[in-house]
Amino acid sequence: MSGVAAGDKYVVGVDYGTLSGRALVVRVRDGAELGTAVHEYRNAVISSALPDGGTPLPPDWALQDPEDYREVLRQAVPAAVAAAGIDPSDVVGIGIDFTACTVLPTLADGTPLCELPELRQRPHAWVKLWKHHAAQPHADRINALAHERAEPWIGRYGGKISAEWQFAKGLQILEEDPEVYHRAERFIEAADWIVWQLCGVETRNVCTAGYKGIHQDGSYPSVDYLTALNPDFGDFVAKLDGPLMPLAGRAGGLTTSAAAWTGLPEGIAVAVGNVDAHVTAAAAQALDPGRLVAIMGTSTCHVVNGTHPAEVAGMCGVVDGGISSGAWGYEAGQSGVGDIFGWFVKHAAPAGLDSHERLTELAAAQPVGAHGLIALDWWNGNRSLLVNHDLSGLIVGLTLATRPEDVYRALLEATAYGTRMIIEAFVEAGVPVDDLVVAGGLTSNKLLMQIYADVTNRPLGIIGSAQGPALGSAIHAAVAAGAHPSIHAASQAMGRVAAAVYQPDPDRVRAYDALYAEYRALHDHFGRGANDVMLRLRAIRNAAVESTTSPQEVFA
Ligand SMILES: Nc1ncnc2c1ncn2[C@@H]1O[C@H](COP(=O)(O)OP(=O)(O)O)[C@@H](O)[C@H]1O
Ligand SMILES: O=C(CO)[C@@H](O)[C@@H](O)COP(=O)(O)O
Repeated sequence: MSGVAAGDKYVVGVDYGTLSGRALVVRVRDGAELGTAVHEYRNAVISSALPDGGTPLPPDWALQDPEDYREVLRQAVPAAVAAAGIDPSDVVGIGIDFTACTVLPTLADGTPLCELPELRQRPHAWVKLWKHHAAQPHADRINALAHERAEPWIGRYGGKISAEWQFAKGLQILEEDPEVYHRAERFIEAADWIVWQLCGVETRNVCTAGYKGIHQDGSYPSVDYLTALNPDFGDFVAKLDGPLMPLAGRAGGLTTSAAAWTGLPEGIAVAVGNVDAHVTAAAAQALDPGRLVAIMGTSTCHVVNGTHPAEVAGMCGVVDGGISSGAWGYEAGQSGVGDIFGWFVKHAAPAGLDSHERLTELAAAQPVGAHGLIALDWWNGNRSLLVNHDLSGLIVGLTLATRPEDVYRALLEATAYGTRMIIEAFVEAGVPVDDLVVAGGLTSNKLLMQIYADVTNRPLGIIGSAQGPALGSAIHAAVAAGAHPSIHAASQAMGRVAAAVYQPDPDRVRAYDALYAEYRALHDHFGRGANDVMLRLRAIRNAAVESTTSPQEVFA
């Protein structure tokens, strides 16, 4: 096929998303994308009951099946290579990225506990997906104790560890199913687990270890702190600890069995695991300080390199080498973005208007502020800056004249205000954000992109690939394979961006400044303690659900 020439070498990037895994075949020389294939996870997100009609799950649970991840290697990788029309023997490396913090308990040899027959129906033995939010009470205790003891690491996480991160999930397992906790010889990010499956070597990438595993300045939280949380939690770090590897490093060579799954040559470089958000910065040629990448899909992650460590209130974390070696990588995020728009289309828009395209078209016709609404974008909790997954959504200003497209537009705008809160927190803490590059599925919505440029008052570029994370993984694989000397060189040769595609419009910027002030006021009122109605409602809901004896009764 076109693009395939004698002497060219290729790499494969595999992007593990929330619902599917995508493989992409990329030419090392210039980053040309030659073939791709997607495999949808059979068990998708497990949130109401374990597969095979099993154990019901409480609210806020989100699990996955590790076999779905292996299946991506067996299905999507060979299909992408076939689609590319290349000779598999010309592939020199494979790299992966994953959602994070998606974690699983395993035996010492990497066997997931949920694959042991005796633990198959135990929810805590399964993979906890990043958006498993049932560990909020554990996160609250982790944070309170960290502040009480003035733990040195808490400032690196904006003052709060998220319920999504490793320690909250680990503590939940210990306290709700101690037998599963004690059977777990390893507790590992899915990113590192799938790399282990590929090369037979257990490694830990500095990115997830830093952002999700509280690894700072060479160490994890102390045993003393952990036992103060729970006397049996002191061994948690021993389950996490593994050889820490820099991003774009070579974790090992492809094993015989992984070569058989993928159809790729045995022994080729397997890159160290990475996170779907962070890996995208290289694909968007955004490794220089000041260029913030927003990876916008079901959720949004914001990553930006900085020159020094700063404490930014409410951000996810700052990690040395967390985006690329030699820089301090910052991460912040919004746990629900496209998911909120999707919720509206699916559950609230009437027939005939129930498509993103139609609602966007109608919403685009209105001037800024004409719908009279402000929404708080916390349908999936608030990751940054409030770090509380018990917060929920809100719409103010509804009247009998409100139409579906008004609400849809208010939801788009709410997520843009949430991003502006994050940018302002960075800037106030001395981390410059000069411009934005957006990657991910939401780049297709032009109205949304323009709203982001206007609300943030910054030029907004678009990554030049529809598969940003998979391209980023391929770029890291090329470095791990020695085909490019550094991630910066590989990013320049293989990444793509169209800079400043959307420019802020001064009139709309002014109009949005006024609305943003209202958003901020609501944000602080409902999110910073003036009115904890959302938290009380969540507690009432949880008590009501827990008091029922079966899931059927909940919906009766
Ligand atoms: N035209 C659109 N406008 C706004 N949101 C959209 C549009 N199309 C899809 N979405 C939302 O985008 C999300 C999917 O984004 P995508 O980047 O494909 O997924 P992921 O984050 O899982 O990689 C869904 O939550 C969906 O509701
Ligand atoms: O939390 C992170 C990264 O830290 C993401 O993996 C998580 O939000 C999932 O991202 P997606 O919405 O699936 O792109």
